[in-house]
Amino acid sequence: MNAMIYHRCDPSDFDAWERQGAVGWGYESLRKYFLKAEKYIPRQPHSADPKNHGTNGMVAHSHVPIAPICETILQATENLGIPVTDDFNTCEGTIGAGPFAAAVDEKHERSSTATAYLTSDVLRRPNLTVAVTVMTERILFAQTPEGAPRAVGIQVSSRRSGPRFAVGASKEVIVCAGAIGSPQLLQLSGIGDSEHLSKLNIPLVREVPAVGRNLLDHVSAGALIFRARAGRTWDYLVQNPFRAAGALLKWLMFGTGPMASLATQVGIFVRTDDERLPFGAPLSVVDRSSGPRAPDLEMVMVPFAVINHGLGYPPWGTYGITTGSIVLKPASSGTVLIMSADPYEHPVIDANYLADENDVKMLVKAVRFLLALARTPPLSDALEFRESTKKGDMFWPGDADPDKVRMRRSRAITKSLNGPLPTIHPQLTDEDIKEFIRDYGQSSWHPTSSVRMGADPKTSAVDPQLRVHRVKALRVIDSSVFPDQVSGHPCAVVVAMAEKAADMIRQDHA
Ligand SMILES: Cc1cc2nc3c(=O)[nH]c(=O)nc-3n(C[C@H](O)[C@H](O)[C@H](O)COP(=O)(O)OP(=O)(O)OC[C@H]3O[C@@H](n4cnc5c(N)ncnc54)[C@H](O)[C@@H]3O)c2cc1C
Repeated sequence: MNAMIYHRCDPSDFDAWERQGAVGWGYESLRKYFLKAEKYIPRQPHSADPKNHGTNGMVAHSHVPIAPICETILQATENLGIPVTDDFNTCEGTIGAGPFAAAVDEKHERSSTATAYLTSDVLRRPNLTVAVTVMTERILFAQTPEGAPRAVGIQVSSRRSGPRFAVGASKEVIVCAGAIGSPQLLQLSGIGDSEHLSKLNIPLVREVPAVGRNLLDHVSAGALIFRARAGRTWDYLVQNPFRAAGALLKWLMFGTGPMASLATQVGIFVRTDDERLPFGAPLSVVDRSSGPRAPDLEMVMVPFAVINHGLGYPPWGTYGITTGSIVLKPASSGTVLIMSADPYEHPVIDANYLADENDVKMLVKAVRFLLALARTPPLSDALEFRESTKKGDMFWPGDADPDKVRMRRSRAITKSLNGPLPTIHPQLTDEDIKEFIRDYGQSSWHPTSSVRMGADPKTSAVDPQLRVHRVKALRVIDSSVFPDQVSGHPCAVVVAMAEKAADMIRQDHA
């Protein structure tokens, strides 16, 4: 359930975390853990300089082949003045355009945290039990002589009406249930906002109001699809079962071809205050980036048409590329709140997308940038634009030329040529784009910060040692503790954090 993009995000993200109270989590400190976790495998034609990467770690990643249309996209971005790079994962930061590195191993298969860390050797260790399809229902507490709650274990089950088991913890309990599951589990265990928990009759263990608050997700304008000329894209992987089977066979036998690649192949990281770039008429936005050299907007490129998150199919014989845009530092934040004391009931996830107008304006800029990029050679030569495309069509607003104006004749003018002059309307207004964003906007599936780290218990849930404030022997280590969103894709960051946390735990129990 992951697009396999391996991204360390921008170095200044972590320095910004440190400024927000996450002492010890700046880039210099995290960098060594990125390097420790990485096993970079150089592969041509795109390749990073191995000296910027770890090569002996657990998480394999590599550059994979990209579709020819994606190479064309990179040439167009270069023509717009955006630097092209083969490596987003250096100390220099991520501004620029380039192919994404993929979490792919030597066998050309996905390298996930499970395949990387839970190797057969590790699974054989006598001090490790991996329990799958098991639900952790709540954390169990005892009281210290000073009256503080201390985590002493967990209660688990494998179905709602099944037996419950208690698992004891001799040292501490470490929660890694993600940005949705961790706040849910803490609330079920009595850690959260006292008013909210009392409504659900959950006994309060410790008041930590930031649990379940500050949820941040990367909001996207939605898939913007451009029609492509025949033979330029990888739509055949979806449309032609014989060629798709051939591609699969090629990957199974040689580890090469389209199936060895990513779906989202190219990223473009920019700053919206870069006046050289075609963001359309000036719309003022607040600079929420992590620093003056960090991006605030990301655009991603897929070499085929993606309808309805890949659940739908474009009409036979239609070809396209799919583009997406991501507000890297959203101003809107939301909540993950349980609505029941039953662990099998889902919490309500409300990311509050687009609540802040700044996020909407950022996405309007992103859509205008993508429309301009599509009309930049040599990409424009590979695409096809039709003026007749209407709202609601899969190629709208991709077909709407942002620079053209349309003459709209009123009925009166048609009847009498002596009528008033026709009014001139821009073909695509900001309001049109906002309507598209509100209709098709979507998550980029990067929820974070719902148990955020910080120094102040009023605004954060865990301290910089990742311990829940004023609770003993309870740590949270996952994307929920990010003090703020990252300017990119979070997986590699979660792994580097876990490596650093492992050192902290080892030190605490030495
Ligand atoms: C479709 C999709 C594509 C993505 N693509 C990318 C990408 O290309 N690159 C990238 O960097 N990031 C990507 N992400 C985001 C990335 O996967 C997440 O940010 C990352 O997995 C977060 O790690 P985590 O450890 O915080 O949580 P998770 O990986 O979500 O792990 C939490 C685990 O806890 C389990 N759990 C939760 N509650 C309980 C409970 N009560 N009891 C027992 N188990 C529980 C969950 O089932 C889950 O297995 C993508 C996400 C999605 C959904």
